[in-house]
Amino acid sequence: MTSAVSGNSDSVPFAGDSRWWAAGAQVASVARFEQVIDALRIVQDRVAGANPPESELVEVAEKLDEVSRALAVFQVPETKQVVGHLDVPGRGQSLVPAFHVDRADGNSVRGRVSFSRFYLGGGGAAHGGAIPLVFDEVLGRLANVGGRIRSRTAYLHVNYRAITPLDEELTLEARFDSEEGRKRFLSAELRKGDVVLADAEGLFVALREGQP
Ligand SMILES: CCCCCCCCCCCCCCCC(=O)SCCNC(=O)CCNC(=O)[C@H](O)C(C)(C)COP(=O)(O)OP(=O)(O)OC[C@H]1O[C@@H](n2cnc3c(N)ncnc32)[C@H](O)[C@@H]1OP(=O)(O)O
Repeated sequence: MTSAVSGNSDSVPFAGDSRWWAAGAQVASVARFEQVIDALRIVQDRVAGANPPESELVEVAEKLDEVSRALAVFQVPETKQVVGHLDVPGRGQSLVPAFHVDRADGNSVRGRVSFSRFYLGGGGAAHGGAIPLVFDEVLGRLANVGGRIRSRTAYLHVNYRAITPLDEELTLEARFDSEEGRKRFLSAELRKGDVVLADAEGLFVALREGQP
């Protein structure tokens, strides 16, 4: 039996995690797909942190090759894709650290995020590109919830105030600041306790009809 990946409930801000996606795609089992993504995230972390002997590397490469061959026959077009559309924290998208929503309405959201080994930049700090990924994800979603016409990021300005440690629970708070015609201005902070690690300000432009 298959089930819908997510409903079309854009008006429910951050419900579950990503229900405002009008996916329409079906998935055999949301729980099983989530299990696959969780395992993939762990593989990403283990590969990033590993330095095994050659014999082990040969075996690991063969196993990974086996997994990719198993999935090759099930490739689908974007309209039927599951990754990015799952109604679970992180949307099943292993590129972006999962954002766990604690509180949300149409104009603000607060939640938790953690950068695992996969997101290491250097010197124990998260990669400088991983932080905008999370800001774009959260601000992009907030810009589009509440039945608003879909928008795309026009710019995202990030200030790095202090290094972002790995494997620690951090809080992220974002808000919809203002709107001028098609332009939506949003901002956010990433914190460890009371310390601001990074903040961001983004412009999201509502798409015109037919605009990709
Ligand atoms: C389909 C929906 C997707 C999302 C729904 C579901 C998402 C599910 C999940 C996930 C969460 C992740 C969400 C991430 C969201 C992305 O990351 S989207 C991907 C990254 N962004 C892009 O690829 C955007 C590429 N750029 C573009 O497509 C176009 O440049 C834009 C942004 C749509 C704007 O173009 P346009 O519609 O032709 O607008 P344009 O008339 O040039 O400008 C309108 C106004 O904005 C101003 N403006 C435009 N760009 C700028 C700028 N860079 N600086 C200053 N002002 C600007 C203009 O000056 C103008 O101002 P006014 O004259 O009206 O005062």
